[in-house]
Amino acid sequence: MEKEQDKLRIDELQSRLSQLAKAYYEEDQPLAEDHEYDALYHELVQLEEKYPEWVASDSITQRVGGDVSTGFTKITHDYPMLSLGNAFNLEDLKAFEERNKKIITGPIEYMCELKIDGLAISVKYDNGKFVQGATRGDGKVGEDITGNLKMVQSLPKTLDSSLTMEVRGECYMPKSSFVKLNEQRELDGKEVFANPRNAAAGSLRQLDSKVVKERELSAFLYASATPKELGVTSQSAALDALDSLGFSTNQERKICYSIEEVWDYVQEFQEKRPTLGYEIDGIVIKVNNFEDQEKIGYTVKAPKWAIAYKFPAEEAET
Ligand SMILES: NC(=O)c1cc2c(N)ncc(C(N)=O)c2s1
Repeated sequence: MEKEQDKLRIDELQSRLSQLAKAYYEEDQPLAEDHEYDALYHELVQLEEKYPEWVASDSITQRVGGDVSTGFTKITHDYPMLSLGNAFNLEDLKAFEERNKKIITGPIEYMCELKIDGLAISVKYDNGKFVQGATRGDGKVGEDITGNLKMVQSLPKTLDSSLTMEVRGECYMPKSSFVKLNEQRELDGKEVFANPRNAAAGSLRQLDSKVVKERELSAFLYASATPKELGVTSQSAALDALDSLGFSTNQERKICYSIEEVWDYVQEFQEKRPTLGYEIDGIVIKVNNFEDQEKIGYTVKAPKWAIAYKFPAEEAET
């Protein structure tokens, strides 16, 4: 009896995994989260080990790179791509300032930048040439999406200098491209994407970079993984240096000299959000001076000298 049940389960897993893989690769519309796919895949591998005589030659476990979530080779970041602590109100921002004031004597400059609702990326240049692009992944290990990021027009293929460096930023789909893409998907009878972030994620997961080219993705860069290369001593100067190297940085940034000024900037962009050509989900506030950043330091997961103010979830459009 158990054998029959296992046989049925193997057939069920086979067809479900094939359906998920097809939706993921051919229709670029993931029907399940990677972890769900991986769990089903793992269950099938175990059942096939129990009944090797039932391993179908076209089983998804027999395909090269059969595991959907690893269509790309893995890249270990030279420097971890950290996350950010969150703030949800002025009180949280004041607490952030109080923690900084315990360490930094004298005035503190805050670099305020729009928090782009896209995917974090790392881009490496060797002697001024674009050589590698990767996703954040889990912060330590990402996926090599070099071919896809080369299709992002706003990422320069060569720099105006022979610098060897790694820059980080956010890849996103402009609102206008998102509307156009979903209109086309409707016409093609395909599922539409829920939001520009999902559309950007689905596009960067494409194994065929020609598809990425059509998706009109863009990017804002906001840091060098090795700021020493830029020869600057603050975040604001780093962004200006990235500008002069030909990178696209977000021009709405502002240096603020108090948390009250930061709060005004937060309110300003909560108002302006619908008028922007791209989605944002908050504001990133960083202590501007690099020496101050080093004094304040890091937790295991995130810098203590930065915080992400998250906008309240937008009311559903009535
Ligand atoms: N996770 C992170 O560290 C960041 C995430 C983001 C984001 N989504 N948009 C903009 C910035 C920025 N300008 O620093 C950062 S930093």
